[in-house]
Amino acid sequence: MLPTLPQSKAWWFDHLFQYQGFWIPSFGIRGSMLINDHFKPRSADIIVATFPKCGTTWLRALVFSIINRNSFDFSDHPLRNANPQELVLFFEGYLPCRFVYICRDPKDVFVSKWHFANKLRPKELPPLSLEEAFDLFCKGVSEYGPFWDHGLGYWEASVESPKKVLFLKYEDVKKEPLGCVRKLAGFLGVPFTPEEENNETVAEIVGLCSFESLSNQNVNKSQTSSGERPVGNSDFFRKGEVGDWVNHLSPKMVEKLNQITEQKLQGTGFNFD
Ligand SMILES: Nc1ncnc2c1ncn2[C@@H]1O[C@H](COP(=O)(O)OS(=O)(=O)O)[C@@H](OP(=O)(O)O)[C@H]1O
Repeated sequence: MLPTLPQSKAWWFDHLFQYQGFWIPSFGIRGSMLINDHFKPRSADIIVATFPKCGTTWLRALVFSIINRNSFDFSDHPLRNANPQELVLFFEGYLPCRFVYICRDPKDVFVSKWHFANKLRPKELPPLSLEEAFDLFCKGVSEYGPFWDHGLGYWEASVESPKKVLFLKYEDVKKEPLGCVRKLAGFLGVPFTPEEENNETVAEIVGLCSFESLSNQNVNKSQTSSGERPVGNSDFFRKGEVGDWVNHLSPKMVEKLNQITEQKLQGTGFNFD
């Protein structure tokens, strides 16, 4: 089927193919087909779904530590010995189970994705320039893009089915981590008990999953990858800040991205204000 699909240059894989409206690497298309044909979700399943660079690693760590909070000691926790990417599986698509989704200001997503792409690109390829990447991102052409359509799909699903889809924003989790972790636990069906509130379990989870804590675990300082991808655990931790785009984007780029975002999300109730 691949030769019949529109193709484009990828940021970090060989090619991207336009499949059901999104730009996806070939293994992602195979995965999506396998899920559609064979994956039988149970109603208790939780699926962590994100657009790349919106906070996947963070959300995986939070979901894992909330769900398993009675199984491990915070001082000797699996998150101290494994990258969060290895602890929770995730899938793309809409299935009859619960989803947690995290979105992020596209300006920060773009900057984060551009840095990541240049880490992952095969050595024989020239680095992807900021300008070229920007042009592609604005056209929606980047791994799993367009960014806006991806977010909008989950946003609409969360409005339609709030018990099935929880829509979080990276900026909100940064600003109010305790409130967001309580909301996440409630959505997952495991709200914090008064006793846990007294014991400051919420703060323990927020602390354990923070950028500072995770990026300083030895396992996450390593460059070696454990999976098929040529990516080191440390590559999932760059700055972990809101607004790093000011250091990379020109005023013109900012204006253009803001304009696209406004246009695409107009009237949907989904915004980054
Ligand atoms: N714990 C925690 N808290 C806050 N921020 C964090 C955390 N872990 C990772 N990060 C930052 O998230 C960005 C990577 O996004 P993803 O984890 O979605 O990447 S990936 O799609 O799974 O490859 C990337 O953002 P940038 O620093 O802006 O590049 C990471 O630094």
